[in-house]
Amino acid sequence: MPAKLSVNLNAIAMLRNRRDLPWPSVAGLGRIALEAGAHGLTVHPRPDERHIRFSDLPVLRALIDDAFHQAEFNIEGYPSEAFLALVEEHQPDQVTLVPDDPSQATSDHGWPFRERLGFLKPVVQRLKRQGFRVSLFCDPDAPEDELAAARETGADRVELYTGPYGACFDDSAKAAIELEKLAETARLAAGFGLGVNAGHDLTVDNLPAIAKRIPALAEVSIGHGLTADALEHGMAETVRRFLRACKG
Ligand SMILES: CC(=O)[C@@H](O)[C@H](O)COP(=O)(O)O
Ligand SMILES: NCC(=O)COP(=O)(O)O
Repeated sequence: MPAKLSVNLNAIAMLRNRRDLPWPSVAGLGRIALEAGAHGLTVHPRPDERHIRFSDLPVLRALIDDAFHQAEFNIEGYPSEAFLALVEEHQPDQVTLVPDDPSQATSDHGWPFRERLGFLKPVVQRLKRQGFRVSLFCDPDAPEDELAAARETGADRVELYTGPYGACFDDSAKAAIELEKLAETARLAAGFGLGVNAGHDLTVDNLPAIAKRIPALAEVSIGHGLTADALEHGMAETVRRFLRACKG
């Protein structure tokens, strides 16, 4: 089965936040994406609300609950107490824990699982007790013992950080090397019984190769590249383009 497509709405929110006006509408674009066949919506609310605002979360949860029951809501972020409270209030289907410092411009690395096991394990257990699927952001070249530690947290999945792969958009030889790292990490993760998601700087051009090389990929979450594509093609057509790309 092709990887599911979760549309990350952070970049739409960033455009909206340029003015004190409600457009482009985050929920409106989310609705168009779901109507066009996207399998879910992703948000990464940061503590300064520079992209997604906390007030977007109930609206997006209601959109899925009211009209798109099969779709999933994925909330990503650093598991501070404030983030965990947001998650518990807005009941996503999946929580993706990311080791971002609040001052980071965007996510740029996965968890050091072994080093942070003592921190992650109780957080994962707290989330799992409430029925959320938990995914952990993972370096593209995480070695076996790191994935063993990811498994020890009790998480269901890892999300492979595909930034270095995405950065090779103009160098196919380097992209092939990055893709092999991702494929090996996915293989190790699967060996520990972890599901595998992927995200960061994926595009309609680089998605087919990763979908083909890692057929077990469960989900991709895509925001920046997908939003850029939607400016050209419109959100509905962009979602159809990315769904085709997910087939490899
Ligand atoms: C974990 C990850 O890679 C995404 O959540 C990414 O960080 C998107 O967030 P921004 O759109 O805020 O960069
Ligand atoms: N989890 C990755 C994500 O949601 C989207 O990241 P990007 O496509 O905006 O780089």
